[in-house]
Amino acid sequence: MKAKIRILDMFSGRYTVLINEEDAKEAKLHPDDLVKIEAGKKAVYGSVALSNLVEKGEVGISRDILDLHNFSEGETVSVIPAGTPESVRYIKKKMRGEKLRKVEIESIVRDIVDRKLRDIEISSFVTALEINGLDMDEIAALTIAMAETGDMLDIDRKPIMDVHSIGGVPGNKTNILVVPIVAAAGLTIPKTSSRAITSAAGTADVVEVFANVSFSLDEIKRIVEKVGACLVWGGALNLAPADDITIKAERALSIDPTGLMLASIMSKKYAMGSQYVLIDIPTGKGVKVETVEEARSLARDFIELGKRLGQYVEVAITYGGQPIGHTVGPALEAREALSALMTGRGPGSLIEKATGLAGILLEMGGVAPAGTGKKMAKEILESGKAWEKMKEIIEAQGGDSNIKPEEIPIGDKTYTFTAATSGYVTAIDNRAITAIARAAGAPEDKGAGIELYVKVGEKVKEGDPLFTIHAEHEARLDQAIVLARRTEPIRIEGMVLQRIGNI
Ligand SMILES: O=P(O)(O)OC[C@H]1O[C@H](OP(=O)(O)O)[C@H](O)[C@@H]1O
Ligand SMILES: Nc1ncnc2[nH]cnc12
Repeated sequence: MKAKIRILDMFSGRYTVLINEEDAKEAKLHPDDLVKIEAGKKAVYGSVALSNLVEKGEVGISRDILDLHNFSEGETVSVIPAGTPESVRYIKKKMRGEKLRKVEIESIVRDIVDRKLRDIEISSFVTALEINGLDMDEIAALTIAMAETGDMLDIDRKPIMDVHSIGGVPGNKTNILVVPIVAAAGLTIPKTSSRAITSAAGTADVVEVFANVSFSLDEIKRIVEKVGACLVWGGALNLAPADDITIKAERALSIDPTGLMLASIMSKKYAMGSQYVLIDIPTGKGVKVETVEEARSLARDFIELGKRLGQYVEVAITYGGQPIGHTVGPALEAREALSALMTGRGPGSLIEKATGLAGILLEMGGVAPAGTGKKMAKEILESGKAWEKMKEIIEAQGGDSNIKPEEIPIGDKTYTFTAATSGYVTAIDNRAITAIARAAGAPEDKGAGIELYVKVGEKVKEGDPLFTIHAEHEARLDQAIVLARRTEPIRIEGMVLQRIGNI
């Protein structure tokens, strides 16, 4: 059918196409049918919704469709029923646990990017990957298809360094320190991050507290050519765009299937032109990888995938058995990261991890002799050079480089949990900490999160504060308190853990 475009002041996140009920009846269109909207060379796909908010002969499109193609108000378009895409068959094949061929993977990725696959089909794909996994041939095909369906960045500098954490550990603001340390040593490091996937704050959510993170490729090129680094959100770019679409489904389900994680991380690195990549695999109870054996096997996969893409990859298996530093949630983490950069001091776990990772990159990039990288990274941090570089990055990304970390607003609705008995902190439950911070509103509410006063191994007395929940809204705080009471996120025990009598 032919219709005139009406642009709706609505952002559905689902590419909604509103059709007048009478028109829909004549054209045999039903709610949620996939349709193609075409005008000349422009074509987009969207899901039908029926409404008399649009007149007969009109087709309403949500504003998110305009991000793909610039249709104008009143423009005449064809609305064509699109049927079920071929790639749905391949998703079902993976659901049955069968291996996918390269062309089948390419077809799925193409249809994700073209929005021919809707959220429900994309979630099914992600779930099928979580259950049945991918082998290395499939992962390599997925990575290349994801990169090649988007743009590529071409920065005229060498070497291009990069770092990426597989995430999962709460409070992981580490790369906000790593990037300026490495750039202060003269290396180029254009870092893209995702927003939170399973955690309460992805690196992009944290950086967004004090600088812009959404830039075009040209802007990133200018920033990196000027200051040697950036800390931006990968999702704002058309770099491996399927990655950001699948991340949406992963976030909703709070899962990060290993094969997809490898492909989505490495496709972005490939598209950014990164030549030397350091992957951080936090390992421990309650994170994505629980044992060192699993971490080693994943490390081999990253290195093998890097080889297939022509990249030199190293992996750091890091301690992820409890949160990094003392804060969880975007604004609280921004305070902690900036203050560590500013003073050169901070929680041991954060400083150790950041200088350890930065040190490896300094050695990989050839600016520190083997075995001296960490020491050099520490000197750069403690001398204030990393903070000077960070100020340049903040300024280049439109933030205020005179920022005072302690003035960053945090949620003012608070509740502090105290120790019910004296003893030692024997465990901090990563999953519970993340769930509580998310219940409090993180990452969407930037000020929401958790401030931790104790770490594993520390001695506490009855009544000592253990952690404070911050929220921006009372209702969110209440939800987080209920969850915290149910989950016991910090375990305190005496030195005698159990007494067992005659059995
Ligand atoms: O912890 P969750 O949310 O699962 O993982 C997502 C986080 O992990 C990675 O961190 P980085 O950008 O390498 O610092 C991603 O970019 C993102 O910030
Ligand atoms: N699936 C993913 N995509 C991008 N970055 C990630 N970091 C951790 N998991 C990721």
